[in-house]
This record gives sequence, C-alpha cells and structure tokens, in this order.
Amino acid sequence: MTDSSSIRFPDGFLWGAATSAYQVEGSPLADGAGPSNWHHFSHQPDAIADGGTGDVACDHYRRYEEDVALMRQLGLQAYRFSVSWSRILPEGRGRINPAGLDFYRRLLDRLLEAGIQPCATLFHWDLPQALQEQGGWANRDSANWFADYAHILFRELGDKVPLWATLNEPWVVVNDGYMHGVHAPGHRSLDEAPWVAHNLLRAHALGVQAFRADGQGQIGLVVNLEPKYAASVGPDDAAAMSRAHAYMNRWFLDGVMLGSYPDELAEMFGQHWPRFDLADMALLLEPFDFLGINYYTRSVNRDAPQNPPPHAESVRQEGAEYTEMGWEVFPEGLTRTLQWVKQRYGDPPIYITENGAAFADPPAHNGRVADPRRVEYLRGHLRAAHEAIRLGVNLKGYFAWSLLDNFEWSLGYAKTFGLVQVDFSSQRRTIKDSGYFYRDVIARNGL
Ligand SMILES: OC[C@@H]1[C@@H](O)[C@H](O)[C@@H](O)c2nc(CNc3ccccc3)cn21
Repeated sequence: MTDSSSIRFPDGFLWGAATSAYQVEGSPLADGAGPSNWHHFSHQPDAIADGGTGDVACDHYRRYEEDVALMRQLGLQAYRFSVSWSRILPEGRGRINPAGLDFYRRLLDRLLEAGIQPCATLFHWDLPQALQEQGGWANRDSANWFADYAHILFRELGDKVPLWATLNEPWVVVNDGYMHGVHAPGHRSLDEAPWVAHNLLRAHALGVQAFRADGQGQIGLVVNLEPKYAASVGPDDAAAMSRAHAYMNRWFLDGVMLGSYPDELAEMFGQHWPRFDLADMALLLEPFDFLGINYYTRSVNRDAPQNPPPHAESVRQEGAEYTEMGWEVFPEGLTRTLQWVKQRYGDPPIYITENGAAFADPPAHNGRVADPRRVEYLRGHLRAAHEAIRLGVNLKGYFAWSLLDNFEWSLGYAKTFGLVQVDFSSQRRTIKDSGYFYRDVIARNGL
C-alpha cells in the first residue's frame, strides 16, 4: 500500500542526479588522455560479465551538451559527476593534459548556463594505470599523488564547482578491488587491503588540506553505508552482524571522524592488520564540510568463519523485494542509517549522494519507458529521507543514481539504474517514467 500523504522537503533542499566518468564518458584515450586502471581491467578477458568496457559507454564525452539538456528537462538543480584523473594527468602525475581540463571546463560551463550546480568527485575508482603500475593505492606515495591532482583541479576548475567530494566509496575500492578481486586492479590480498584503505583516507585528508589552501565552496567524502541485521538471535550471528557493521560502515567513518579504526578490524585481519602511525591517524581527522552517503539496501548477516573478513555472509529474506543487483528494497534502512550517522559522528551535514535501483526495464515504446518499480523504489526512499529530516538529521540534498543507464563495472551494461534509458546501439536517450516522476518531485520539492 503506497502511503499517499504528501510531504515537503525543506526550502533549499538540493535535488540532483549522479554519474561517474568511467561509467558514462567513453572516449577513454581521446585528446591525450592516459589509460586508467579500469580501462586496463575492463579489457582483461572475463573481467566484465558481458565483455563490456568503458570504451564507448554513454558517449558522454561527446554528447555532454545533449545530456545537460536532458538534465534541464528533468529540472535537476545539481549534477554529481566525477573527473577522470588520467584525462587531466595522463601519467597520473607531472604533465598536465590541457584538453582534459578543457572537457571539464566545457561541461561545467554548460551546467552553469543551465542553472545546474556541479558536484565534482575527484576519484570515482578510475586510477591512472601509470600509478597502478607503481603500486597504486598500496603505495604510500599515492596520497601525495592524489593531493597534487586535487590541487590542479581546485586551481583550474575551482571557480566553477561549489561542491567537491574527494573519494567515492573507498570501501568498494578495498573490498572489490583488493579483497575480492572483482574490481580494478583485481587483487586479493589481506596484506594490501588495510594499507589501501589507510592510504585512501590519507589521500582524502591531504586533498582536503589542498582544498583549504586553493579551493572554493565545500568539500566532503562519499561513503557507501548499509545497515546490518543478524539472521538469527544467536550469538554467532550477532557477532557476524557486528563485524560486518565495523567492516563496511565504521572502518572509514571512524577513521576520518574519530581518528581510529574499529578494534574488530584488527581482530578479523589478525597478523595482516598493520600498526598505523599516530601521526597518520591525526591527519585523518582533517575536518571536512559534508558527508556524502550512498544508500541502496541493507544486509542480513550470519556467521561464516570460512569467509574472508568480516567472516559473514548475507541471507536472502523470504518475501522481500529485490532489485536486479540482488539488493533488498529496504527504505527504512535509509532512515536508520542517517540517524546512526547523526548520533555517532556529531550531526554532520549530509547529502544522499547516491540512491537508486536496477530493474529490468522494457525497451522504449512510443517515447516511453515504463519503470514502475523504480518509481516506487524512489518514492519509498524519499519518504525515508524525509522521515530522517523530521527526526533531526541535517540532510541537505539527494542525488538519484543514476542520470543515465551506464557501465555497471564488473556487471557491464545489463544492470540499468538510469532515470533515462540509453539504447547503447544507437545512443538514443529516452526519459523513463521514473525520470518524469523525479522531475515532478523536484518541481514540488516533495511528494
Ligand atoms: O551499483 C550502482 C552504483 C555504481 O554504479 C556506482 O558507481 C557506485 O558509486 C555505487 N556504489 C554502490 C553501493 N555500494 C556497493 C556495495 C557493494 C558493491 C558495490 C557497491 C552502488 N553503486
């Protein structure tokens, strides 16, 4: 039963949609750009479910003006995108590629002309391959490479970007790229993973310091959070839930908000968990302006001692609705997560920087794409976000994931999250029913 009571968000609440460079741009080597580790990884045999790569994607590098026009049609107030590091610095550091900067200047100018606020993420997983070959995030120098890159963007683009994010979801880089090997660079190393996490957070902190010296506007960190539940009332499953919570939700936020890592991590990594310098942990506390939270689902966990950290596995819930990603539709988890962040980390300003769902959409017919499940997913999560505001959470805005159907990393192009359908054979865009629903939400500033 859909709750039909109308709700209104606070005046000035920011409504946007999000993408990332490697998932939408295509033209990965155009105009002097260097290869990223995702360009390298996606071209490895069997790395991507459907054999897809980011070589073309949504062709956004060339069609960005058409896509900004779509954003205007949707009435977006903001657009969250990421900058391809290897377009700016083809070797990851040193020589700057002016054509790379020029692309983002053109995109920013079109956005500002359209009255759309840019929200730029510096790193959304696509590390220059040249730096990956020097150890990537496992190399302690990576934090300095990132700070130098950030400094260039703040200097060259800073007058056009009011909202910056340093990193998108460091947890996924560690978990998928270094623990399970299903994302670039495809490593499986209990020794590398803790150092990669630490260097990512050092990079974030040095990036914020660079911003304080050269930037304008506000800067934040984007993390993915999932509320963890126990599959049973037994102690083993309760402990598994606690480990899973520490591993996904607390690892990075405790690091940058509390200056320490959860004790459970040293316990679950054992001899693989390093001793971190106190000076490093003090650096991590560099204050930033907002927290970006990416919310999609919850997970229900049971003990799984045979698994790598967190020695837990998720349990499918009978009777629950699931998306094409196998993620339970659980909007109440968003309210709970936002409240948890408020209470644990001192009520920071928060943007929901990603929320959305992959469903099997029908092909466009007569200029329409019926995606009722996505409409209901968005409706339910917007209600949950509003409930969090009612409970006192300092929620400043919401970005739907995603503006466009796009390259879903190791899953290729089969999983579609867009408010706008992309026919990848013709590159034709069609606004889905969920896009028109979201347009009306923005126009009403509510439901
Ligand atoms: O999977 C949908 C999106 C993805 O396209 C974005 O690039 C990325 O920022 C993103 N993060 C999540 C949520 N976190 C997550 C959890 C487990 C594995 C992978 C991602 C979902 N998504």
